[in-house]
Amino acid sequence: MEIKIEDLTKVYGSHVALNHVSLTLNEGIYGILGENGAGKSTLLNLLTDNLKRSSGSILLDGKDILKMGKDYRKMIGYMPQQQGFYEDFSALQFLLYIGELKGISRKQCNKQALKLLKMVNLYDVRHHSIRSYSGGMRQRILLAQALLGNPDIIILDEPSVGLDPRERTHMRNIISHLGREKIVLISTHIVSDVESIASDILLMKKGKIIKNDTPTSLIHSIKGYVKEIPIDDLYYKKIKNHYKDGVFMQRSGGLQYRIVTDDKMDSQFTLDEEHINLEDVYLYYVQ
Ligand SMILES: Nc1ncnc2c1ncn2[C@@H]1O[C@H](COP(=O)(O)OP(=O)(O)OP(=O)(O)O)[C@@H](O)[C@H]1O
Repeated sequence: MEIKIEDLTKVYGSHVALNHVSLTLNEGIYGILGENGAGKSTLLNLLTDNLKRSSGSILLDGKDILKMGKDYRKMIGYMPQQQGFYEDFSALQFLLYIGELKGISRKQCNKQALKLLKMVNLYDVRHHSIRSYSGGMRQRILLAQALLGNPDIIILDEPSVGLDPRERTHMRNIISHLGREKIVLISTHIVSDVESIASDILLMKKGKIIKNDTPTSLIHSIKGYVKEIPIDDLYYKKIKNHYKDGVFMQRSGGLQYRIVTDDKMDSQFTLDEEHINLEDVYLYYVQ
């Protein structure tokens, strides 16, 4: 399976939200990282055919998705950023309702819904009304509805927004188990959401994809740029003035100032590649 995006552009009035993006997607989990307004949702909405593009094309296995129409949309499972629920529905009723909209037979849908409710850990509360659900539970139903009908292409827009760390880990574990034979796209501005599960990372900035590579290659690309400088009173002022965007880290040896820079100064504090993470990559390329 291959999605080929060619020269895709979306303009709102005079604002270019997506700027001549070309990209090929195959089976795997893609993490799309970028700041607010980078164009992540715009790209996903164009991929789900929920938004009219300004120019460019999207081909699935060589066929234009606009010409495929319903056949294409049937292959998509989409978890939107906004939650919209009928609060009086139970999780099971909600899934059966979505299944009907997706054109899945009642018997098949019931079977799939129960399986998905187990997968997202909502089986025991499947008859409770959604009104009583926490934010994390609501996100998990949204994920389950995206997976109804066993779609080949799964698009998740900020799946862990508003979740506490425990719920976030839970969501990440579920996503990591999605089939390896699918194309899975996850947009987020939280690096840890995709760090351990994505096979590829797309870094977006101002409507463009500025990097598209495996996490390992991206980490390798900033080798030598990450430093942790021990903080003592004498050094503190100098460091803060010289490096504006560092973060303080509490280590067993005391407080350190972690910076990502190709500045050659303080090279004695450079970290080995195994201590570099995707957060550093994000800071280097995006901010
Ligand atoms: N309907 C719209 N009308 C006008 N401008 C829009 C519209 N939708 C998005 N934009 C603008 O397009 C740009 C990209 O928005 P988009 O929602 O794709 O970004 P994002 O990376 O998903 O951000 P976030 O992480 O905040 O969801 C932003 O500057 C946004 O303000």
